[in-house]
Amino acid sequence: MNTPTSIPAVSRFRSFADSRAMFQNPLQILSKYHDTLGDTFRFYLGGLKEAIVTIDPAIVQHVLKTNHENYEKSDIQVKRMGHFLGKGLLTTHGEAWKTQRRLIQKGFSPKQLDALSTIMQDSLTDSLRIFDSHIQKGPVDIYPHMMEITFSMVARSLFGARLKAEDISLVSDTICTVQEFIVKQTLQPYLNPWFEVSGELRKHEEMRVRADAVLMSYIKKRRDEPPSDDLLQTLMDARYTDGEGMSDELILSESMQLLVAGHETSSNSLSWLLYLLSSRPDVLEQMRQEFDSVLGDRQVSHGDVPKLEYSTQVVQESLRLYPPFWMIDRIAVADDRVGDTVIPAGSTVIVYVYGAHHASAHWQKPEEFDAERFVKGSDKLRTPFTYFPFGGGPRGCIGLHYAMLQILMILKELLTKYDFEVPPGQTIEPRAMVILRPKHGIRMSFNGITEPATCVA
Ligand code: HEM
Repeated sequence: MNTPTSIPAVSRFRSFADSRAMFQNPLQILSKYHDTLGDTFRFYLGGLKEAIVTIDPAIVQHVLKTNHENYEKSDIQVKRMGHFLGKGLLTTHGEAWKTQRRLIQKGFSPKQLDALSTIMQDSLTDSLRIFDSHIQKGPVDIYPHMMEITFSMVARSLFGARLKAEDISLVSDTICTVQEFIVKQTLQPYLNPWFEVSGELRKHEEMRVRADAVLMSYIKKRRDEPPSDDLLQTLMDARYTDGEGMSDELILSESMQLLVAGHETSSNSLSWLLYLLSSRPDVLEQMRQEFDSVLGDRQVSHGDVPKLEYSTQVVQESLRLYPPFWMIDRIAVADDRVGDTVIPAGSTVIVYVYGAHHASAHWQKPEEFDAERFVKGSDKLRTPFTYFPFGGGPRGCIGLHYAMLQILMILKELLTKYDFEVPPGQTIEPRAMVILRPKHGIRMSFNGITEPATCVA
């Protein structure tokens, strides 16, 4: 074994001096540190808590995959989210997580995704009716619209086609408000005692209780109804090795966690995709041709995804430029070593996804949009763990195939129904919170595509 090298560090003073800028724009600060210190460096979060940041593919692979058992999810996911979301895939470790993951994975099998395609498409048709009425009035910020479309889709995939629109709104509003509160609790921990005495914490807990009650009523009702094709059924039918099923409470918290994980990621991807496409008529045209030749008037179903090769490349390239999870954080349980890099127990390790996706060592002209990077077979030529929008290793995204189906399904409808453009005079830039969002939204105008008139002889 080589002698360990120390990881280059940003001083505590510099980290503290940069902490405000880091809160405003972590991508800019982390990329600046990367340019001067290299692929792996240490800095102090808020000038206080030491963290190791890395885009080194060997270390990323080690942390997320090879020795993943030594790296647990961070406090924000386990403690803060666990407080509101209970126990589930996002908030557990070890054997409990492994068992749940095995059971829930069945809900994302190819057969199940085929069955879900119909529910997803019906939900999309309903959402597009609302979207259409908004875009008639002029340019819209696409971000909240993509949120509405993806949230309804995931909610109906979970609870079935009969989930009422007003219940979807209540649960969606609750999740958004609670998520914002969790971010506040995490970024301004000194305010937590105030949140308790001022009643802020209780207000959010009560919202959650109301949303729980709504979803629980669907779970209880389903116990007396015939089986369905949705994810709720998968959760209800799942059996542990002793033959027991999940309790209603566990089904509820797993459903909530799938809703949280499954809507904001896809809605962000779609917002960035539409933005990128608005300045690339050539790419747009090629996608439209592919949708037309593969599907004609048909809608996208799971079996079509492998045939939509070019459109998939476009989605992959957009996820490279704007990965919704711009970083993945972990805590090292025991002392560890990767090559000659030593990672002491208790270290926070930040896998800097955005940095890896924009590294000039791995991507030519990394800031340019170029879907050809993902041409079929290119993954074999790439160094592993230089591209990982869905994470990697056993805790990688369980909803990857669902997400690709969802995004392509929505794109097909939007691209074949509308022409769209970004009116000038906007500043469009990412804001890295938990998810990489458009900081000021993205206003776009949509015009219905009129079918070419057919000549009736
Ligand atoms: C473009 C869309 C999506 C992206 C980019 C994405 C990305 C990710 C990433 C990077 C992780 C790993 C996080 C970590 O290691 O800490 C993850 C985990 C997860 N994702 Fe996704 N995701 C997407 C869509 C979805 C959808 C649609 C669902 C469900 C319907 C979903 C459910 C989950 C769950 C439950 C986990 C936790 C898995 C576990 O810990 O075992 N995701 N996702």
